[in-house]
Amino acid sequence: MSAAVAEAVPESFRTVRTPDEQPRPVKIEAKDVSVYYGDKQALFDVSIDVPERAVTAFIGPSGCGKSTFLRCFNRMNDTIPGCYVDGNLMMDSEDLNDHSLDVVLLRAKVGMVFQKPNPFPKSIWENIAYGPKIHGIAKSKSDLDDIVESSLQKAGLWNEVKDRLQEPGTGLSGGQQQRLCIARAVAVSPEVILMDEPCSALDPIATAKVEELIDELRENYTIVIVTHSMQQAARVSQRTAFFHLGILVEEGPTNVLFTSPKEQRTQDYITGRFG
Ligand SMILES: Nc1ncnc2c1ncn2[C@@H]1O[C@H](COP(=O)(O)OP(=O)(O)OP(=O)(O)O)[C@@H](O)[C@H]1O
Repeated sequence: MSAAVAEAVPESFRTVRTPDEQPRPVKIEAKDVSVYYGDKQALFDVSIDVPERAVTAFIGPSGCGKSTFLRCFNRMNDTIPGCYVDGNLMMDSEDLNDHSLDVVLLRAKVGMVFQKPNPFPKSIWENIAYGPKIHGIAKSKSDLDDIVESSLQKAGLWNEVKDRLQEPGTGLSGGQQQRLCIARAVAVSPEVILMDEPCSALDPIATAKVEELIDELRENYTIVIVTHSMQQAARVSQRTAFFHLGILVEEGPTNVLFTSPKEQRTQDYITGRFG
């Protein structure tokens, strides 16, 4: 940011940043992103570099704008009437806010896993094969079989479901359904996976499995996770961003943010003084 621009940003909107000791390549660069729902501004000049092949956690109290910001990365805010996104979002050299961008393709590249597992009301096999079919990634049954198997393997679900691929996805346990949804996102070869509180509907054992999976997936994917759980952010992420009232207050390596935050608001939040 140039000095002139830095001066133009009100003190209260400035983000305190701690770089990684070993800088990581950047996958998504957000610059001065503001989001409005009609007249109401939900995010104020948010700038952040999301590192490639690492997990970035967004934390902060309810209503601070974490999910709103996450949805900017795959243009899901386009689906909300009256929602307007301003600012710059680049993924590699692609402008994510470009109106001519094919959002269907974008959402294959930037997959999303939601709070509540939402398998299609179809078989386990169809849940995974559907995306590769519509995106033309595979056409023959045997290519699709391969993708179904490898995606379920990557999601750590293959052994549990390989003998029941034709059964409905909705018949699996909550934790299995969430891993099915992760396998479905992985099946279309995404580069980024967005996760919006992916464990909030799961029990502790299913949560631990999904967290293990996130840790494995980061070798090949850029992951951004919104979580209410600071313990989860500390366990799964390499960088953490703390939001408050629509402002990105502080971001840095997860261990630094949780052990020696530089901002009083971050300190107050992580020590449970508000939230
Ligand atoms: N569809 C919408 N229409 C109008 N306002 C919205 C909409 N979605 C979110 N908001 C508002 O934008 C602000 C940020 O909401 P957002 O859901 O992004 O926060 P959050 O940090 O993800 O919250 P939570 O942790 O509770 O999910 C809030 O004030 C919220 O009321």
